[in-house]
Amino acid sequence: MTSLHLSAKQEMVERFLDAAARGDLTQVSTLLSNAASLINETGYSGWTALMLAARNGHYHVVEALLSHGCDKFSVNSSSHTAFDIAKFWGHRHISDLLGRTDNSCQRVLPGFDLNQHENYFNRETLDRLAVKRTDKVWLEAKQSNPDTVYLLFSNLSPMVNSSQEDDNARVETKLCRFRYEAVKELLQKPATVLIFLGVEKRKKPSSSSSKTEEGVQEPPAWFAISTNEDPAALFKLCREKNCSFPKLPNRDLLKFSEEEAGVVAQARSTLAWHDRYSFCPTCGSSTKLEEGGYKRSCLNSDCRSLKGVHSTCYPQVCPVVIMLVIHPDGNQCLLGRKKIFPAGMFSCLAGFIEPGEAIEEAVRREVEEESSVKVGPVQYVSCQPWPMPSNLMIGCMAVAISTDIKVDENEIEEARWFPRQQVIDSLCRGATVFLNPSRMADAQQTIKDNLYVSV
Ligand SMILES: NC(=O)C1=CN([C@@H]2O[C@H](COP(=O)(O)OP(=O)(O)OC[C@H]3O[C@@H](n4cnc5c(N)ncnc54)[C@H](OP(=O)(O)O)[C@@H]3O)[C@@H](O)[C@H]2O)C=CC1
Ligand SMILES: [Mg+2]
Ligand SMILES: [Mg+2]
Ligand SMILES: [Mg+2]
Ligand SMILES: [Zn+2]
Repeated sequence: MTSLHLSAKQEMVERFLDAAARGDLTQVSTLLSNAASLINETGYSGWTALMLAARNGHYHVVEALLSHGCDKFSVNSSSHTAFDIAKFWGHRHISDLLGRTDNSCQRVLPGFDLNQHENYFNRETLDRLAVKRTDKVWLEAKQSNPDTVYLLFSNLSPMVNSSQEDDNARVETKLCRFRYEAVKELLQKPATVLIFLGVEKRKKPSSSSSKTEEGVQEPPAWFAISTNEDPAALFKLCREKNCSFPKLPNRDLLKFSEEEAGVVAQARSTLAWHDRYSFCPTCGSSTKLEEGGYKRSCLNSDCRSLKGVHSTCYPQVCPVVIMLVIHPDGNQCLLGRKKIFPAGMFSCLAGFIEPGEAIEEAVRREVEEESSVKVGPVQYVSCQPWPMPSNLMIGCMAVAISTDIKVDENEIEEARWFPRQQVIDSLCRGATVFLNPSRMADAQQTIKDNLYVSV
């Protein structure tokens, strides 16, 4: 191809990207009918036409590009998809469109809502690569690899760097990341617990990725270290200032970016399990750490925990139901407040699932126990890992079949039926009728999904 050809093509790509960014549907369609190959072309920083249209809120252009078969999963140089971009810029109608699952899946599961709900703590930025947990040689090589990222935990808190982000005094919390050289002495200490978290999910390998013997580039691996060393000594390992180990998990763990929150959830819950299960729960003997930190086996060879299904050897997760109960009139929902909630805060009712209990039954039992309200149909909505220390919050919607409220005062201070509009005003328009649960909690997502969207 001559340089003239190249520049003509480049000019066409630029016109196409510009039309998508401006929302000029006619020009986008004309250019595509002349040159279909434009569809996935990229411009500055790897942005496609779909990303530009998503960024600027041009729904019809996004729709047209999708109907022409563009690649909605491609990422720009910051590893963001068009979906991420639409979500970040608050174009919810576009992120819903981009998040919609293909029709072929809808044909297999007709009648199902296949949209993935993304909650805080849900985003998996690492590929856990469980298959490598038993490969000791590979794990050891990764540990000393200069690209490998280490996170430091003390008392189940990650070391973070907090900076004042803007004039509104919004504090942004970032995980402190360490390299092997900084932590190699810590790794030798007997009390150190090391967990392999996975490798970075990356479609396009970067120049920083290490090469295997065959020359294939591998993305960096991530590990979490739990240590009981003096925090003051640990801060010296970090090049950044303003480092700390936050003390209030329910508040401080909700200040990360969505990318980092998912990693924190994985690491903290696994470390919390090590912290609480240092000895064998069956016979009390010492245990040994295996499989990249995902298994603790009893050292007593006669122990029952080593026979049959030895589930105590693996990290435990506690399932919790959290439910938005709708009044039979369809226009009110049941919210309650615990004594420990800040003044004025109401939330969905929640409770631990008991052994041998189905999700629907747990919803009915917990609602009746806490409020005396009887519940009929129950539907699963979405879930959220909640690493305080290792719950899985299972968000449901339920329809009440009785309405009189009598609270169990041991668990709930007050419960009330709230009109739909009052909840919507509070959640979405900043009205100060009552406080809501944290915007990061599944409770808020469940309320929003089921009240706001269906108005
Ligand atoms: N809107 C909400 O309410 C939200 C709740 N959560 C989380 O959901 C979880 C459950 O909600 P909650 O209302 O407290 O649950 P429950 O309504 O089941 O009540 C909890 C009480 O039951 C006992 N209990 C029974 N089984 C367990 C178990 N497996 N683990 C721990 N305690 C158990 C404990 O009593 P005792 O302590 O006396 O032993 C505990 O205080 C909590 O961890 C909470 O942090 C998260 C986000 C929002
Ligand atoms: Mg409860
Ligand atoms: Mg309860
Ligand atoms: Mg309970
Ligand atoms: Zn044992």
